[in-house]
Amino acid sequence: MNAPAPIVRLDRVRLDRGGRTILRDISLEVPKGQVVAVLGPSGSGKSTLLAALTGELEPASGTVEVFGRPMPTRNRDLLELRKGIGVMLQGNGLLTDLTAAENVALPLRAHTTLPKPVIERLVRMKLHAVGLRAAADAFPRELSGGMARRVALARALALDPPLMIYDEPLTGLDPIASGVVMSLVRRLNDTLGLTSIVVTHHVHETLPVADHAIVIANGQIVFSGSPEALSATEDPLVRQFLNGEPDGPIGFDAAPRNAQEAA
Ligand SMILES: Nc1ncnc2c1ncn2[C@@H]1O[C@H](COP(=O)(O)OP(=O)(O)OP(=O)(O)O)[C@@H](O)[C@H]1O
Repeated sequence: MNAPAPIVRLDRVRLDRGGRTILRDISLEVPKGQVVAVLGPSGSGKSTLLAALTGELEPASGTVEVFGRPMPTRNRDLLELRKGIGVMLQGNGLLTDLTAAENVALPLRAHTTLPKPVIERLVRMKLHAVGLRAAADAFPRELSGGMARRVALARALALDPPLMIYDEPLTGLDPIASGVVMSLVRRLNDTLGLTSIVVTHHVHETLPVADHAIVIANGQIVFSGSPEALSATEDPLVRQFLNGEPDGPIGFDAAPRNAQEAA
């Protein structure tokens, strides 16, 4: 029997922005059910990679497949595909004049014609899934940073997307809230049968819940393997990133320049 197609597949992808090569030779397969951590220093191109996964950025070369199909080029097909991808962006992006429940309802109102009582029930279910049913009527300013992040998570889940993408889900959270959010990411992935990609530079909080990790530096993938293999690696470039050292083989602000030179 053939193995099922991976949920995400990138084959020798090159990504350019503003006329510069940001990432090159990116090959990656994400099987259904996995939580994959995409790690790398600031400015290494993690958000650029995400833009390629949502079809926002077209590769300069190579192919991107999501849900076993090549990334569509027609706008309407692209919008359809994006309904299957729940994205939680850096920060919460919650609308401050709406309650938690109203924020979660937004995608359901925008993308479905479901009647109001059904939407209200779905919203309650999503808030329950992130442990915040009691906070439905609270405004974002009344929530802690971690709670607000969980509301954003419930909103990203609103349309039951099979693929979840998290862009720096832990920014600004303390260690306890970070732990809560990351274990929620794992639990939702498993209980709802999702596949998750977590882009972050928070290595130590993310690795414990990941099945697979890749590290991006100097414009390419410099590590791909299990979290255990990542922790054990002696590759000086990867170790520099893991240990947060400013000096070493990763030119922290020179990554795109190097990438272009090497392209
Ligand atoms: N729209 C754009 N046009 C030109 N260059 C861009 C654009 N967006 C990002 N870049 C450049 O691409 C490089 C990678 O940026 P990207 O935001 O993908 O990195 P990142 O790893 O997500 O960083 P961070 O962790 O700080 O968010 C940077 O040098 C950035 O200046």
